[in-house]
Amino acid sequence: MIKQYGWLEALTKAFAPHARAGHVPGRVVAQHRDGYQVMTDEGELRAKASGRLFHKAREADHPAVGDWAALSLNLVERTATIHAILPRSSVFVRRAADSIQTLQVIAANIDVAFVVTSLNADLNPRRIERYLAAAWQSGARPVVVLTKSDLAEDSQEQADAIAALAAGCPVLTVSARQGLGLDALLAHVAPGETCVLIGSSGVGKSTLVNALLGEDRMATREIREADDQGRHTTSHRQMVLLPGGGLLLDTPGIREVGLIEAEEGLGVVFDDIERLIETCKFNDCGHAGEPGCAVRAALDSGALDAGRWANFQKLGAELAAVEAKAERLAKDAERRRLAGLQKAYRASKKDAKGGLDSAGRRRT
Ligand SMILES: Nc1nc2c(ncn2[C@@H]2O[C@H](COP(=O)(O)OP(=O)(O)OP(=O)(O)O)[C@@H](O)[C@H]2O)c(=O)[nH]1
Ligand SMILES: [Zn+2]
Repeated sequence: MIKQYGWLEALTKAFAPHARAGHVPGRVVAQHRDGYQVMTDEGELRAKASGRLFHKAREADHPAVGDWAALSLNLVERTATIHAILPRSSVFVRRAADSIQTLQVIAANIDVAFVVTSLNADLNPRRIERYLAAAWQSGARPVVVLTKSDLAEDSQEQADAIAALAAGCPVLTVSARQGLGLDALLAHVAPGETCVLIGSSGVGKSTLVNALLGEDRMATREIREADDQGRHTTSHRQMVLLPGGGLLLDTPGIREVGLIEAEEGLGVVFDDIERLIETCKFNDCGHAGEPGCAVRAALDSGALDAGRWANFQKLGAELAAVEAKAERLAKDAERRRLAGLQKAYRASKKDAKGGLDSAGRRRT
């Protein structure tokens, strides 16, 4: 059961101490106000975080949808207690409403983030970049999805333009209405991998999910709305199996995940590395052979996995590139705005010469 939900052999090692404590693994598949749903080899159970986990952990270490958890089960009541969370491969975070310093995890262990936007009128490169940065920052692989290709005159041309700013990530075009491009999209999610769809309201995410699942999820959507009033809290599927063996996570808040300040998301995923870097001898250590480099030492001793370090560097570089580009675009837009203002000013002066009296009042 848990294999189907993405359990990897690699997790077995991280789980070993929990297994010794008599706990079993499970994946958090839904979160609601008063607890969680976890998928285990015994099926789906209601779960709560242990008091210890809840009180000792930082907000960002509380269980989130997508997390792998160490559980104790009560099969008579079909409930579970979450004692610990395994290290995450990726996280989507948002700032808590009541504090700019507290980061909440809205989804964990996401492999692929589909950045969804529609090919009709308001194709907005800035918005795509914002979502792309959020995706890179999470640690997931971003894939841009341009929906409603049936409405576009030349979807390939638009896809090429987007590819130019999408920092080397794949750009797909789909039409949920015509059923085009769906298999190509599913091919990006390997069996056992988990994906999310992020993008603004109305770009066609629900319709795409329906098309991918070959069923109508309107019903679940009504339940989701009811969720906000605290009803039907267990019926909504926040994690669903896709044809082809992948998983789709669709939890409240994930769809319109915004860009929070640079690198904070990476900092949550790569907490261990960030802490290591703080112990390098030099503050501006480039970790390229400087004396007293804690990263080098950890790589040499095997305490830091080389692949994990490479991934951290790659994500940091991608994020920096997306941010630099967004900044450049913002500057361009500001320059154009100023040029426009100047033009309007010159025009108004010209107009004023003929249109105002000597006291500057408009002649009537
Ligand atoms: N022509 C065309 N219209 C589509 C397609 N996919 C979705 N739409 C329409 O776009 C509108 C918005 O679609 P939704 O799936 O509700 O958009 P959403 O992104 O899920 O929006 P939220 O639920 O608010 O996040 C609906 O009227 C859909 O019928 C498509 O492939 N082609
Ligand atoms: Zn260093």
